[in-house]
Amino acid sequence: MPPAGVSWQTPLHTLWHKQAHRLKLHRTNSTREKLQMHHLIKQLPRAIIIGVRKGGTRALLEMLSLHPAVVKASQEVHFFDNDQNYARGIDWYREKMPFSFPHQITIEKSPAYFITEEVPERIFKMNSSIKLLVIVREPTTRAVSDYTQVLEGKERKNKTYDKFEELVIDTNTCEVNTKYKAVRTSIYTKYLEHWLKYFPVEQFHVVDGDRLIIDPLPELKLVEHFLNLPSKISHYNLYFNATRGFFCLRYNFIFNKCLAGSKGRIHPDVDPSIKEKLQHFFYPFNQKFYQITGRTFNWP
Ligand SMILES: Nc1ncnc2c1ncn2[C@@H]1O[C@H](COP(=O)(O)OS(=O)(=O)O)[C@@H](OP(=O)(O)O)[C@H]1O
Repeated sequence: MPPAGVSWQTPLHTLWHKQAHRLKLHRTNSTREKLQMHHLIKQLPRAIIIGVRKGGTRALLEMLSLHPAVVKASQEVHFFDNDQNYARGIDWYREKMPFSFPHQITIEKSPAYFITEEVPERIFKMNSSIKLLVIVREPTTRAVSDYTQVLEGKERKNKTYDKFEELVIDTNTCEVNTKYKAVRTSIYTKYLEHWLKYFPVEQFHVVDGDRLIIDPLPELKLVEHFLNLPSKISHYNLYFNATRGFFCLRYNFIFNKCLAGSKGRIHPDVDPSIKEKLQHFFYPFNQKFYQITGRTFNWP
């Protein structure tokens, strides 16, 4: 019989992580040697989910890691966007990666990469042929999601925070406030154009974050294809959890996992006229984004 918590369907690499963790062997050099003997190594990512914040980056990473050839960095590493981390060097970054077999692809996600100016050049210096995943949502919804996260943080600290409507509109001009970060981050084309100074458009794959919420499998199939992976993630790996209101993950017939409660917050109601104003504002940027990426969305 397999040990408790483990089934025969558990991928081999998961078993190795569990075993190494249980024995705390990962702390010793000899473990590294042992793992290397079994061809387990730490590899730099061959694909990165570079953003966008609140686009569904966590769900995408977790869902992709259902694939037997994908291994994920569990935490956001913030190597390329954080000067202090970047100064620690590439070996520090590699060390943050999980053990994997040579044929597997390591993926990490740090949504701040997409909007941080220095990041494209730094990633290019590491690997100019890396694959880049960008998951986007309808820009106004993403901005509200971004706001909701900050609002929750303020409320936790018993602090007050302006209403969304007050932040997105410049009180002097009555126009959309482009200084507000939640607005700026949703101007996807602005950031993408900067990335395109370093990488050809073929190295990016745009994921529809709104569709990943309601019907994830077709989006995951597109990503598998982009990563040149055989199609392995199936509807057996995903099930809709009515209580949670989202798709959750099924690793095998024993392990099920939904994302943390911080994913899928209830958004505050937004004044429809403000919503419309924002949608009108984002419209030309969206058109440009569709034109560049070749992926069109039905955003208003
Ligand atoms: N399966 C599943 N379960 C839970 N949540 C899901 C799922 N798929 C996508 N999402 C959406 O992911 C949104 C959070 O996006 P990110 O993970 O990119 O957020 S973050 O930038 O890392 O904070 C989060 O946004 P909000 O709903 O606004 O909270 C979710 O709607």
